[in-house]
Amino acid sequence: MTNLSSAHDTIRAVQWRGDHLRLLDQRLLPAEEQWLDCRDYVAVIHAIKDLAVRGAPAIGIAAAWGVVLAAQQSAPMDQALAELRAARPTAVNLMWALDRMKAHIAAGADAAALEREAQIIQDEDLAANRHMGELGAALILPGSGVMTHCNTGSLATSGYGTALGVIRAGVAAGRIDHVYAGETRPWQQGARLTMWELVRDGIPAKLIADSAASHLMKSGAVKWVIVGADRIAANGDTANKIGTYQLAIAARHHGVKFMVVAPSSTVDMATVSGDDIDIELRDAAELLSVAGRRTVVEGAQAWNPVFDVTPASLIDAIVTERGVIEHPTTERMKAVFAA
Ligand SMILES: CSC[C@H]1O[C@H](OP(=O)(O)O)[C@H](O)[C@@H]1O
Repeated sequence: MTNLSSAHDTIRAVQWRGDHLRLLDQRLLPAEEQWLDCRDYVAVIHAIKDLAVRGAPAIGIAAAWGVVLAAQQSAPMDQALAELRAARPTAVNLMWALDRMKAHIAAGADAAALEREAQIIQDEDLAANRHMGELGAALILPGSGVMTHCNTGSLATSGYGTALGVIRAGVAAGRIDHVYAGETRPWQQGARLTMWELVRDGIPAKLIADSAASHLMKSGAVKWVIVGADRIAANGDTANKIGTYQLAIAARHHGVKFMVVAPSSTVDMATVSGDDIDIELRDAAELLSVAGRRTVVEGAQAWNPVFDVTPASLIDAIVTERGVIEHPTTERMKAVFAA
């Protein structure tokens, strides 16, 4: 029996405390639930860079609070905005949130006004997740099995989640009866974070190896692959956690539908296609070890892109809080997100 009632029952990983930002340190989950207190904007930058806080919406929200800390402490604002913006390159939510805060600064907002704006950004994200949950769940036929990739839940957002929000809503509505979560090498967001969220909610779920995904789809056990996004280009091409693209290829081959769930803060109409999205390359050490223990021979090298781009042609639906874009094209994206 699930024990999920509403977004208020899910985790709040990003908590503003008036003069500091409290973050649930996602590097330590599920073994430890430790909180990180960021007392200036530089600490927020480190938390984003080091994935103490991660997930496209969550890093945008954290950066917005970083701007509030900079304003409260009279830090040089142009420098703070530029350094926060450079923390990670792929998730456009970071730039979106900072541009929104910058516009308020240009309009003369003081620290108190910026604090109110950051709170609005965080509250809007939660409302969007709840609405997207309903819109996405409505696409899923009762009795369906689904699979998801990475972590797109409360840990990656203001609460409830994007793709995981659709899964929460689908389970609550009796439309989803089983969830498979991909472990999501190398950082294991699926194994460490999504399974933690699903078990806490009492949602029946099984972890699978990333390499088991095509075999699972071939079995007929899943009707949808449901994922999040870090940046959706104007033609619907979608950047998401590495491994998403091959899930989309396998899903199309096996007749499994592919759903992307993301708030409008993830849509970047200024980027024409996925070819123009900057894919973050992270330290090879993240691939050469597991849980901090090296697993590869000394001297070995690695290539560690942490996102990839799924072409719009492989996506059956993009679910946003402004509506569902089926079989996304530039024309259909513009109908919802006129530039
Ligand atoms: C709703 S989170 C969106 C997105 O962010 C994650 O990336 P990371 O864990 O590296 O911040 C992953 O790509 C999720 O799908």
